[in-house]
Amino acid sequence: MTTDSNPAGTGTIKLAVIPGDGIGQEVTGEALKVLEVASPAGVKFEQTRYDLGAERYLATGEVLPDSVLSEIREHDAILLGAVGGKPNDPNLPPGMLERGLLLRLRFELDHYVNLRPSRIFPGATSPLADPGEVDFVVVREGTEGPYTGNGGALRVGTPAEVATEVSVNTAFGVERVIRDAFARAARRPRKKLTLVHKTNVLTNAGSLWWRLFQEVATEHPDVTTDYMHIDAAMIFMTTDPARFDVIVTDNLFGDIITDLAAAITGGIGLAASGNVNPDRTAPSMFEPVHGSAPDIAGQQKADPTAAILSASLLLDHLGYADAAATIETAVIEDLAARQPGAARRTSEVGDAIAARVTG
Ligand SMILES: NC(=O)C1=CN([C@@H]2O[C@H](COP(=O)(O)OP(=O)(O)OC[C@H]3O[C@@H](n4cnc5c(N)ncnc54)[C@H](O)[C@@H]3O)[C@@H](O)[C@H]2O)C=CC1
Ligand SMILES: CC(C)CC(=O)C(=O)O
Ligand SMILES: [Mg+2]
Repeated sequence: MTTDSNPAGTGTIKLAVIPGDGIGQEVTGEALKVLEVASPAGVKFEQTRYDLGAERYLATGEVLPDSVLSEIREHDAILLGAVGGKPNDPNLPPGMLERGLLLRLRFELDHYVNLRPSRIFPGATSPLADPGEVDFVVVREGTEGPYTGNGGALRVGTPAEVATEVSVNTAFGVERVIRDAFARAARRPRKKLTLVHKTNVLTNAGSLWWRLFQEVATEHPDVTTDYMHIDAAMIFMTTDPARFDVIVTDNLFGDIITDLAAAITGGIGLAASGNVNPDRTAPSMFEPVHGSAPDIAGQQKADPTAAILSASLLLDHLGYADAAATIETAVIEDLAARQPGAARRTSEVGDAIAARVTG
């Protein structure tokens, strides 16, 4: 247990837990282990576990029944592992879980800020020779872009097939995520916000993003602004990642950027995220950036650190900043103590971090 100097409240936190598929189940167990010992004094977690994912779909045909969604809505926060099977698994219709479960939760619960911090923690190893002080956060739009399922296919299976995935960008949706990103940048020491897009080619969406970015910038003279096309941004992310502070971008670009960001900051097993509803009209959802990793599932090979750091983001979101920081410190200590080449089981990593939290 930790004390918290500024708790949002005491009593019971209603937590919906969706372990999901593959390593999602393994890493969620470890995140819960750590959450349990890090919980602030006077606060109890009341967990409801939802067995949503591939197994349930294959057994029952259910992905996310409306009644379950309504129940999940009644929680204070959601902890999710990962969903999905092997890429292009013939037993699972494409996107059935990714769209039907994960994106449906993000859209229905209005998780318009997909928050993905990237930092090279002391003790973590970057594959870059000289990365510098890397500490940035990607604010990825979470409810629009090409992930809305807008599109279709004609003449499927014929040589004349045409497939479209339309990127949806509304002024409402773009402005609110840009506003959130400016506010976050303004609270950070460097106060710098980079818009990443492809305004030179995706001219309709790009124009909307650029105009709203410039408009909101006038309200934040303290924030330095920058713009990069997505392709050039990927150059700088591998040659000079320390230049980034806050990045705001659309759903697809943000998805891709954050896997690269994970790779350069110590690996996908360390990358945490929050699907945040800043207006608090529904529970926010915290999950590692990675997927269900079918290639290592069930082998206790997954690094649960990303899930554990996601639990820290969850506590921070609920107002328990001290408890969140305790988890982060325990992770940093664990990273520093890691022996290169010495593989630990998923549960051993969770145990070690939990032990450091308990002190
Ligand atoms: N948020 C979610 O639920 C997400 C779900 N997915 C789904 O997950 C499934 C697998 O997708 P992939 O593209 O293979 O991405 P993935 O992130 O599951 O795996 C990519 C690579 O990273 C490794 N990896 C991932 N997490 C790790 C961890 N914690 N420790 C050590 N190694 C780790 C995997 O072993 C694999 O080699 C698909 O069905 C995909 O749709 C993918 C991304 C996010
Ligand atoms: C599986 C996708 C829907 C999501 C994804 O890859 C992500 O959010 O990082
Ligand atoms: Mg992704």
